Amino acid sequence: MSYWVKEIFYSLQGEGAQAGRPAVFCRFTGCNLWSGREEDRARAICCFCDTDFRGTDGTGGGRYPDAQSLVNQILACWPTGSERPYVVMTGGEPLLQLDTALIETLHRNGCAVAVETNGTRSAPPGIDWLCVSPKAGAPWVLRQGDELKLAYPQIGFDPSPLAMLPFNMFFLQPLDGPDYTRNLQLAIAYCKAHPTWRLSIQLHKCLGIP
Ligand SMILES: C[S@@+](CC[C@H](N)C(=O)[O-])C[C@H]1O[C@@H](n2cnc3c(N)ncnc32)[C@H](O)[C@@H]1O
Ligand SMILES: Nc1nc2[nH]cc(C(=O)O)c2c(=O)[nH]1
Ligand code: SF4
Ligand SMILES: [Mg+2]
Repeated sequence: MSYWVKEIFYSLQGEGAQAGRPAVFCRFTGCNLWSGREEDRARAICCFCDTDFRGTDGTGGGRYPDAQSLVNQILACWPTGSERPYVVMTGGEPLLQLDTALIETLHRNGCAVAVETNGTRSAPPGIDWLCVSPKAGAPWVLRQGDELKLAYPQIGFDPSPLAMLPFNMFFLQPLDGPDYTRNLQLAIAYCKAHPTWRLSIQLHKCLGIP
């Protein structure tokens, strides 16, 4: 099976419980909740996306014919002779493409595998860190994992019942966009009133790194 990749880059995880951790990001092309075209945004199921995931034109992007060729490119981004490579699979929606062969190849090459997903598709076994970020109006299949990270606020998506689900950590991530200042204040207030929830600020945006 081949893999379509927008870009591969080395940065710090900016979000959630692993914020600050060096990671190689593999951003897959395509998503099932938005085409990625601005003219489709208003009628997309997920209409607040902050990411360009169309095509294969980013650094390290392309069509990789097999798992080993993609893993080689990922490994080339990690500093040699150091800590176990920490690889974040994102997109777009990574679970449209991430399969057992790719996870096994990453593990065989010594990597730990983290996934950022919208939770609409089931996940192959073996993921080391699963972050689920459900979207209002989309089917929600993956209801357990390491962290639940809700972009907040979303109309019709009250966080309180979600805190009963079997996740280890719960984050609200203020929706970036024209109302960011207000959304940040709402998220701070919600976390203070419901301490199960922690604030996830998108550290990479504050730092000006990818
Ligand atoms: C670009 S998505 C890619 C992974 C997957 N499709 C998903 O939605 O989880 C990565 C993370 O960014 C979050 N996100 C996307 N747009 C955002 C925005 N405008 N403000 C805050 N978080 C956003 C998503 O909720 C998700 O947690
Ligand atoms: N630094 C950094 N951290 C991230 N965590 C999740 C990201 C994503 O786009 O999925 C992301 C990203 O794009 N950059
Ligand atoms: S599900 Fe994720 S990648 Fe897809 S449009 Fe929404 S935030 Fe962007
Ligand atoms: Mg991002």
